[in-house]
Amino acid sequence: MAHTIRWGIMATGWIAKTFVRDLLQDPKARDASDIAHQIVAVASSSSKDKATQFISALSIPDPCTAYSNYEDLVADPAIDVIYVATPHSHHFQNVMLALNAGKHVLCEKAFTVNAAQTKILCETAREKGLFLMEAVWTRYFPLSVQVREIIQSGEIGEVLRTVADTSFGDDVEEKWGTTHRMVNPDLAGGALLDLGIYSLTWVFQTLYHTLPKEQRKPPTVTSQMTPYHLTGADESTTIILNFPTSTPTNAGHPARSHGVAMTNIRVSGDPDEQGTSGPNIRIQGTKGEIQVFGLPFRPTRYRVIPVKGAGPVRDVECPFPAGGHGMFWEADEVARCLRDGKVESEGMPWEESIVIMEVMDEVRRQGGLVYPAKIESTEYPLQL
Ligand SMILES: NC(=O)C1=CN([C@@H]2O[C@H](COP(=O)(O)OP(=O)(O)OC[C@H]3O[C@@H](n4cnc5c(N)ncnc54)[C@H](OP(=O)(O)O)[C@@H]3O)[C@@H](O)[C@H]2O)C=CC1
Ligand SMILES: O=C1OC[C@@H](O)[C@H](O)[C@H]1O
Repeated sequence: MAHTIRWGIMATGWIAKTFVRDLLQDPKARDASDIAHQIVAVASSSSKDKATQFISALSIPDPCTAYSNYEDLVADPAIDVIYVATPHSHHFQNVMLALNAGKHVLCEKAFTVNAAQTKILCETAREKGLFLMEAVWTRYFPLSVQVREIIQSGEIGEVLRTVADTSFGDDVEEKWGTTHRMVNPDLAGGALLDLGIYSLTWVFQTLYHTLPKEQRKPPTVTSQMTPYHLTGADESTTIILNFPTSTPTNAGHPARSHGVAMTNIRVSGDPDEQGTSGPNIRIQGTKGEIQVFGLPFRPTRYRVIPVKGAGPVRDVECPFPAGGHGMFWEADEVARCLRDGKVESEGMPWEESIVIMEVMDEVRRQGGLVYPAKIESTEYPLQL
């Protein structure tokens, strides 16, 4: 018998639509028969009409209630878990609202504006015994799971460097202007929090998450940032992360692994969108390398290259079942965690979300990117 969870959707923007389309897919298309999803309510902070239109445009089956505000949504007793799909600036206030109403939460990336806010959310969820997860969907792709398993099997030896690039070649002024959440500091916009987090995801899931828990140590950080001239949010950020590891590679010399996390919204990591420029992610070990192709948030294939003489190159395609976007895998994880009474997911633990937020805080400190005090605040409730 499938364990069914009942979702409430907070906001009606682009990603909310994409997530709901995936939730509505038959889990059997991805060989999942132990869990199921129902969408029982949608709220728009703009108007009830917007929520009603969202429900009808996406053909969400009855019963699904439309709300004109987020307060009514979180008070609905029919909901198990709230999916927060608002801009970064609003995550802290919105997640606190849901947790205080006794609801489990899946919150879009970047989790919050800063690490202090993330820590409070995790502490609140812990105190209330509620599930909370940052929606870093890519971590739940079969491709990511396989890459982590290959690393943990030792096939490419000790991984000492990961390079990841999440970059769009946009005409920034033309495409994003000054008010879009991508570049708007009032909404905690900028390449780092929106896209750089995926480069950091690849660095962390290959150099940190794959280690035994007691060996996971926060990295030191060196970075550069280029502000977008019209808003001051970053349009380009490059980070070097230096992870201490406890395994000596040469007698007497402690190994260090390096991550290079890049993001840019003006130059592309894949200009012809054919992969001609090579992989966006390279995971380099002492016995070989894994290359990951496609945009780092939604990669489509990987290649394992053993060192010379150690075996053949292996190419693995990772298709998306039934044309889905790929967000159902993280939703399935939420369902399984709720079924099993867990408050956090092993794939994206609170501790790791906090360390990644701390890295982004430090990068912003080095780059001089400060957001408005209101959205950096840890005060709750606060009208934004
Ligand atoms: N996992 C992924 O692949 C992706 C994740 N994201 C993440 O999802 C979140 C939302 O992004 P996206 O859907 O693209 O953004 P949109 O601008 O398309 O939607 C955001 C929604 O948030 C609500 N909202 C509440 N307050 C505000 C406000 N002050 N200004 C603007 N919107 C507000 C609005 O819904 P309403 O009026 O109905 O309340 C709005 O439609 C971000 O955290 C982003 O990083 C985004 C794209 C892809
Ligand atoms: O999370 C994301 O992934 C897809 C991108 O298009 C989007 O800007 C970003 O928010």
